[in-house]
Amino acid sequence: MSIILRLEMIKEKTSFGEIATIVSNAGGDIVAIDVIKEEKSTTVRDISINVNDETKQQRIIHSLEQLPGVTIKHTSDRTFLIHSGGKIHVKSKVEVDNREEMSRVYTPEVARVCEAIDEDPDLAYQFTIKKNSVAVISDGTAVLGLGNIKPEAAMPVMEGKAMLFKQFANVDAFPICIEPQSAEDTIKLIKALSPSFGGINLEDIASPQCFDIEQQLKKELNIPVFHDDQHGTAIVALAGLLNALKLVDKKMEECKIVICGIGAAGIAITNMVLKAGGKNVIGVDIEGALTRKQTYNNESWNSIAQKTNPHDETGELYDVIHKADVFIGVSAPGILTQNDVKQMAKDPIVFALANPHPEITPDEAKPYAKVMATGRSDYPNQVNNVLCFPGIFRGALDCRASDINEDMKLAAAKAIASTIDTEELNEDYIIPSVFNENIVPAIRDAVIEAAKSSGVARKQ
Ligand SMILES: NC(=O)c1ccc[n+]([C@@H]2O[C@H](COP(=O)([O-])OP(=O)(O)OC[C@H]3O[C@@H](n4cnc5c(N)ncnc54)[C@H](O)[C@@H]3O)[C@@H](O)[C@H]2O)c1
Ligand SMILES: O=C(O)C[C@H](O)C(=O)O
Ligand SMILES: [Mg+2]
Repeated sequence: MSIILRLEMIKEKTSFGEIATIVSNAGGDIVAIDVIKEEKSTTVRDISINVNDETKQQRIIHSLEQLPGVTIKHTSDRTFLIHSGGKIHVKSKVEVDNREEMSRVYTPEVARVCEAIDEDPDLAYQFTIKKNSVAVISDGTAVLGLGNIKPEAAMPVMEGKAMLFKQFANVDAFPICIEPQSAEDTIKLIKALSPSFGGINLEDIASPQCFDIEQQLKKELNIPVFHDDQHGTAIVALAGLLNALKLVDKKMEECKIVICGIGAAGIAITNMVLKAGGKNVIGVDIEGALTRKQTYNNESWNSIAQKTNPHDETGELYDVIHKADVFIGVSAPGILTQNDVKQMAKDPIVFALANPHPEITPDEAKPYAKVMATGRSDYPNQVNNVLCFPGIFRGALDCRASDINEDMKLAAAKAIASTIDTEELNEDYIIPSVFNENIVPAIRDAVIEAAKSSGVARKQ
């Protein structure tokens, strides 16, 4: 967390050194000082402080309030400041300076464009933003690790996704947060919105409704529909896994791969790992290892159990982790122990992706795990769907794909993995940085190729 405190100090009563000591003793780091006003007896300064938890922040403020000669005029949190007024805006491509131009972009001339599109709706791709636009739609029911929050409260995440779409792939994305309702009504609503957009990115919608919503929309719409939390996560996780396996010199087909948490992300990861050649994949959830010998109340589990766990292993995570080459967790904090990692095969690969607290911390796992990845940005190898969604939609929009299908997802995962050369590959570098400029073009090109060869590209 970063805060900025505006302090008024009476020069005679206090020195900046005292303030710095108080901040440091309370656990904060001063990262910037700006002089706002300097007078004979007083000085006003903005002090920017990095601090890693709320308690420390309160302690700093409290201690400074006690200091004679210091008044806190204003406190601001830099994260809130950056959100002030929202993070995005609409920018016009055309400037209108006179009546003649006005009548061209608006009534009456615009009517001719409307009529042309009415006659041939495909022209919407040529004469509207549809060609380059994606709706980022959430109902706020599974936002990050926060769970079900109000749609208004989901907006900062959706605005953030829209911002990243623009920055990394020049896609014009619109954040749309809707009231949670039945899956049927959400489908109806998104269907009704769809004519304006070239693609639909579903975000932070709880399982199991997210499966029906996505499947039904994919069937009914002729633009790509992609649930980022399922497929974006799975694509990036697979990219990391491909590189990690290269590093430890193991083949996907020969590995025992345990996937823990068979929810939105876990199901998508399992399907992608199977598609990428995984044979001995075992899904684990709160009822233990999923096996075809049992019938579950959860339909998705039955379906995953049918195509995984070829040796019908049973028991808890603790039992099936034995001799596993790979652990991928998208479940809950702290459920993988150091002892579990010790039981794994040689050179274990551990992806503990639960956010914000992973299944095992890198500090605990690292002495025994050969490769470790988390969903967090404060450790190496961050698996986050931002590595995928800008590039995959760039590719889908550019070839006017009617769908984002399995071939395109696999191509995206391989493209992400390939942005790290074999010589560069190491335990702390199996996932490229989101700021690597080669990522979006690599994903885009691979996705277009896959769309063409699988017959969903509508534009050469
Ligand atoms: N790193 C990333 O990019 C990324 C992306 C998506 C989700 N995630 C994280 O993955 C986790 C799951 O997300 P989701 O959207 O799939 O949620 P979800 O609710 O759809 O699925 C979670 C699954 O984990 C299971 N689970 C819970 N506790 C468990 C336990 N102790 N043992 C085994 N299984 C258990 C649940 O029963 C459920 O099936 C969250 O922590 C989320 O933050 C990370
Ligand atoms: O938004 C993110 O940072 C990742 C992912 O989409 C999530 O919901 O956690
Ligand atoms: Mg999400």
